[in-house]
Amino acid sequence: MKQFEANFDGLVGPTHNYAGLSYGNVASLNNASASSSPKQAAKQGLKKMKALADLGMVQGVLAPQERPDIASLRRLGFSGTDANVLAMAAKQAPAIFQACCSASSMWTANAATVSPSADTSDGKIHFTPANLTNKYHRSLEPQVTGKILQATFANKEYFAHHAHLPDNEHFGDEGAANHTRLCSDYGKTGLEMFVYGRHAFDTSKPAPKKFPARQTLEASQAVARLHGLKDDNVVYVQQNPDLIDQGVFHNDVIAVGNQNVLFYHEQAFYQSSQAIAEIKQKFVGDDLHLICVKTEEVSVQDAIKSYLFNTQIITLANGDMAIIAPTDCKENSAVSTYLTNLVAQNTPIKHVYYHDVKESMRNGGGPACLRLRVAMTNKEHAAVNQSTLINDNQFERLNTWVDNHYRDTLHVKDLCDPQLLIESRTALDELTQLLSLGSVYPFQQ
Ligand SMILES: NCCC[C@H](NC(=O)CCC(=O)O)C(=O)O
Repeated sequence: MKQFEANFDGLVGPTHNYAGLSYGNVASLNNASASSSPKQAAKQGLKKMKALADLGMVQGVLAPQERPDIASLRRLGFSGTDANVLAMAAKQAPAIFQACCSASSMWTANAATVSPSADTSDGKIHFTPANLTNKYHRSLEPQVTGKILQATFANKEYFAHHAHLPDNEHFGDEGAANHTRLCSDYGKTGLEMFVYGRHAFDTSKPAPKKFPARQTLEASQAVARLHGLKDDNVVYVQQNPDLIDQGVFHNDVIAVGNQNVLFYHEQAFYQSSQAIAEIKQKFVGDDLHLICVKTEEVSVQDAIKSYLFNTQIITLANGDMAIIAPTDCKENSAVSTYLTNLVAQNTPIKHVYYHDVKESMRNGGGPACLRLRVAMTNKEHAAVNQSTLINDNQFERLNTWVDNHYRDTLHVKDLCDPQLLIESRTALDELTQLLSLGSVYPFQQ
């Protein structure tokens, strides 16, 4: 049976802004308080989705979350009318207030970890929403993410949904951004590679010194257990702690894989040669391509600035692979030279397509952060909520929806405008109808 990989991109929400919320994520900190364009951000994202659909890929969309998050603010004691809650929180606790306004659910690589049916013990596709405990603004996502995933992948015959892991730093889980699946074919059992930043229950093990390690080994192991993965088909690799301290806050900032290709920086992993040996040993197939980028070719700083590894590697219908890269890679001379040379080498990667996702990049989110991968069969594809799949019509509808509801510019000081809350809820209410999601938001309960 034909198997392929679908990408589900996060639709950027109407409150997209730069609040400098992610300590350890250099772009987020550097752009704190810059003004943003929610409309452009959403359109850049939709354009990338449409381009992948036009390449013949199955492309889906995941709805954004309700922000400002009034329910979370009320939980913290802000009260009165919704307008009062906004005004009181913005005045008394501006940092907490800004966290409750983030459109960070757009980065759906952090929405969940997904294991395809070829790997799981019950033959279903498994989803575990990421708890994102390390950052308060992101820890507000998993409940609604779970609802959106269940409304998108509703058919219980094919899809299994787990609760997110305990909301505690010991089980800090950042989802697919730290998870890569290597396989010779999407339909064959793959090797699921979990990359973690630290051991939560063993402090004698190495860990970063400056910036936080968001993902723990114990969280990765729990997800593998929940999904019914076999030990032989799983590898746990520690991220190089020095790189976390340089700003590599997720593994997908320094490595990316697709099918039989692992594309990574030589400094990406702690005890790299051991990790690579285990990957080679456990990979099922004999055609593994390990593309290791040396520091003298691309420095870690250039990789972080350009997001060379936060690219999507996709398999086209003719079997060639293509890299979907941010335009920032073209603008960096070392990286663009590297990519031009790469497609001329003897690897499956034959094309590079550049996309402008700068609104997201300024918060540290590249093309790969914006998508959640779901490898599936034709039957599973048919069982997906079809309104969430991008075709010409759905693209047009969503683009018009953005035009109708999104602001051209937004500044952090605009976030307490009660009108923005009304605009955002009106937009999301309409979106749940466009995407046939039912009631997934607190304001709809
Ligand atoms: N996978 C990419 C995630 C980027 C995300 N940035 C943010 O949340 C920044 C938001 C802000 O600073 O306004 C993060 O760090 O988790």
